[in-house]
Amino acid sequence: MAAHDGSFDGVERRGLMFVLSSPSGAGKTTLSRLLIERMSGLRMSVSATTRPMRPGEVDGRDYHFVDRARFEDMAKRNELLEWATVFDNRYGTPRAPVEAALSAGQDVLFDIDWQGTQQLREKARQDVVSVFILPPSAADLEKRLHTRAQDSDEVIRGRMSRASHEMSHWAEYDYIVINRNVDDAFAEVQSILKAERLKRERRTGLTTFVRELQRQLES
Ligand SMILES: Nc1nc2c(ncn2[C@@H]2O[C@H](COP(=O)(O)OP(=O)(O)O)[C@@H](O)[C@H]2O)c(=O)[nH]1
Ligand SMILES: Nc1ncnc2c1ncn2[C@@H]1O[C@H](COP(=O)(O)OP(=O)(O)O)[C@@H](O)[C@H]1O
Repeated sequence: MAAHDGSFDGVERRGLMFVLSSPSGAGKTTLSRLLIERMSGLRMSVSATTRPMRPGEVDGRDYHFVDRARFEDMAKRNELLEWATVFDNRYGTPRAPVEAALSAGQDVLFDIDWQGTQQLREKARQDVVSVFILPPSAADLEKRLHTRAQDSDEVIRGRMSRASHEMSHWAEYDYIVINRNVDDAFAEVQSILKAERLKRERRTGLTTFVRELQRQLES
């Protein structure tokens, strides 16, 4: 997955897979949108899902909304990089756009759960950077699920009762961000991405760059 990120400092590097996970309502979608808006060289991976569309969601932007038969077909044809069952629905990452983005020098942002993160890690440990977002308190989490006002009370109860189980996977992640305040949490997530882009082992063009510097110094 060699990549050149033209938006950066001109040194070639491999693209990375930047994963945000959290219990439902902790703020992944909010932080993902801000990252896509404000960071260049980053593309969102749009998942396929069998869950019903929420008010305000757009097919192809938020998710590819598909029926169960179509989803099973995609999985069987190996068109999904990973997939999992969450809240009785299937969710999966279409493989082709991720591979195209990485080979075009883009980083890819994923809003996926711990099961999907484990699968990506097994496939490409070196290229996966994972961040787990925690809410500041259970009361805040519940309030956010209600203020989002897109799910029924029953769905919200289901999401709250699964939050503790989802959170039990926090220690599998590279970074933990507590989303008290959106601006601070965004600044933290952005710093992680910026620092990870600078990691020596991703920067495949450094040897050439340093050799050229040395040549200039020695001539
Ligand atoms: N493994 C996997 N999980 C996904 C994928 N897309 C979304 N999810 C996760 O599915 C869960 C439910 O997502 P969603 O129904 O949009 O609810 P939300 O968490 O309230 O935004 C979240 O934990 C998402 O991160 C995917 O492609 N693969
Ligand atoms: N730091 C925050 N403070 C208050 N509300 C927040 C914060 N972060 C997100 N929200 C709100 O909480 C709700 C859930 O956030 P969302 O990003 O949809 O979570 P997720 O994608 O993890 O389910 C949304 O209405 C969002 O505007």
